Amino acid sequence: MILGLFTTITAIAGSTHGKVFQHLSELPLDLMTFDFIVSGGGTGGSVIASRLSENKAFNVLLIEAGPDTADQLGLSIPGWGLGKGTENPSQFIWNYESVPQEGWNGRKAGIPRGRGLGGSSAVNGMVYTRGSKDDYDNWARVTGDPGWSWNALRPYIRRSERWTPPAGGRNATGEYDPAVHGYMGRVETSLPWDGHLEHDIRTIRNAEIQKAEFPLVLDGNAGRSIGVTWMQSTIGNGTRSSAATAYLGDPVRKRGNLAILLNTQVLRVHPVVSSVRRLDIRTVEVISSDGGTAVKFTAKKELVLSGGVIGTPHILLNSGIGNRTELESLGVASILDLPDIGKGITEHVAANLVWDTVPLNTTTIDQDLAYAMWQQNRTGPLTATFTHQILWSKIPSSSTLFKEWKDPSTGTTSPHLELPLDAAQNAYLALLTPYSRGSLRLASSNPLLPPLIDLGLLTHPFDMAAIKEGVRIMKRFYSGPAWEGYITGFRGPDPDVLSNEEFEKRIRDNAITFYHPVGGSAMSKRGEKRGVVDGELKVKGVRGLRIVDASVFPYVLTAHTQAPVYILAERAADLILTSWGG
Ligand SMILES: Cc1cc2nc3c(=O)[nH]c(=O)nc-3n(C[C@H](O)[C@H](O)[C@H](O)COP(=O)(O)OP(=O)(O)OC[C@H]3O[C@@H](n4cnc5c(N)ncnc54)[C@H](O)[C@@H]3O)c2cc1C
Repeated sequence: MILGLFTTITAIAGSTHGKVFQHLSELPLDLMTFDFIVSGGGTGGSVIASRLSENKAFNVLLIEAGPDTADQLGLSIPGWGLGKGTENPSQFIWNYESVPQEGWNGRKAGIPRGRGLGGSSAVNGMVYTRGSKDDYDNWARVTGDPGWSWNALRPYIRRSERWTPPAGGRNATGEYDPAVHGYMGRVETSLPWDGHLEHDIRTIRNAEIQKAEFPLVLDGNAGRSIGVTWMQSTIGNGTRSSAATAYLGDPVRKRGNLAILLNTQVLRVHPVVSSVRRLDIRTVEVISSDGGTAVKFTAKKELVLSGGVIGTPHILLNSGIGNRTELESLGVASILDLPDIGKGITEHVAANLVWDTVPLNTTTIDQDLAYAMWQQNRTGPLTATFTHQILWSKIPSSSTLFKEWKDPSTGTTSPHLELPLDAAQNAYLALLTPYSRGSLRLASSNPLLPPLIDLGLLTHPFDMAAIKEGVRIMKRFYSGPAWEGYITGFRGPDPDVLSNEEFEKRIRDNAITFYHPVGGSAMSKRGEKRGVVDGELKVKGVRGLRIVDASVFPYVLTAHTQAPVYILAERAADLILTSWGG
């Protein structure tokens, strides 16, 4: 691979837009001009490329490191996921790993990210949760831009969503609020295909008995989820709805003003003219994912980075944008000192809790029959993922915890904890509001080597204390008459039985993450030194460069993170179009 050799393209108009190019060599380099270049065809990048190319006046190039995902049966069938029915599954995943985590007794955390059109939305667990009103209202405070508040974002929430009936068309009245959904948007969402199972029925009964603490909430996506909610997924007609299928379907791919370049990795970004006082960064340096010569493309108007929480900070650091001292110590020439790049990464950490139950009547799914059902009418067990209900819980403000630490929650509508209610025998309690922060830095000056990622999991004492409090809350949930004849005991780890030391060891030895890392290019107020992008998602101190992906989140929301990326990207597309009179 010859990284030193470039072909520089300041492209001119041509007739070859409107194609999906499988390889860099297929792109007719001398025939193309792009107003916008989007780097990373994942959740955020697919939205941006799709929305910008709705305007026929703009030519758009979308560059994605991985392959197409639309034709992969395994990725389409919710019950299969990555594996069965997927060609060479590893090609669809960046299999990152953290450095040894001090708060996990030295264990490393797996950090998978989607690689391919649709990015993580094409490989994720399809849970559809938007987060709380306060999560977004706080974005507005952090950026000084009221356009990021929940109320201002409502049109973008609706624009991103297309609510559909559950697979098979069962009546789901009472399990969601029709008033809070979008019906004309892009990403299909729905409730599970089958009706209420025993655990669901007991939860509903429990909600009557323990109404004050664990009420049944009609719709967890109405801005306040605290209580038990029905699980909504990015599934339509029994099939995964990803950013690729929702935003880059056939009619979009046929647009004459959109080119999609697959299997091509962005290495760095570069200033267009190095001598101007304010950096004008609109050039990307790319290489085919199978090697070869590096090539540069320059956007006429803007370059949008959508490489995700790892990809985007990694590209910026490789480009010499980041902490100057750290970069120069690795031999990377600094072009802009932006110390917060790669800093402040947050992730949902989850503790494994085990309850004993009576032997449950579980029927083994006949996989051939299930596949036949899916093929015939897109219904049956393969249309579903893993749970029907989620418990969202708030640690009471009277808790002694908040005498020692300021409550990190964004407000009264934000829960602190989440317990997906699929299997009490092997449950995972997630802390949604961690104080711990991680970071990402370069391992070397070679842009093809993965960065060093430290998620900082369980390094802040609040997080362990909050999990301890959370376990007590969950013990209360699974107690009382609704669970008689079902739950027979709590196997722990139980903070009321174990010593502090034993409890913490059990948590640190067995914790997992929910695959929701965010941050590393956080948004903040324009003019504020802290942060990486302003409220318009423009990189500070630079012209021509924006970031649209989960790396701009200033903290992890009280939600699984794909819906927030869709919401962010829908507004970002509007901001970009407005800047250019589109
Ligand atoms: C296994 C898994 C399960 C998850 N489950 C859920 C869930 O059930 N519900 C939920 O809400 N969220 C879930 N998430 C999280 C959610 O999917 C992500 O937070 C969200 O999709 C991230 O969107 P993004 O645009 O920031 O990044 P991504 O969607 O990851 O997109 C980044 C894209 O950029 C590309 N890219 C990166 N670097 C480069 C480069 N140098 N050159 C070119 N292209 C590059 C990548 O290949 C990728 O396509 C899950 C994530 C994973 C990985």
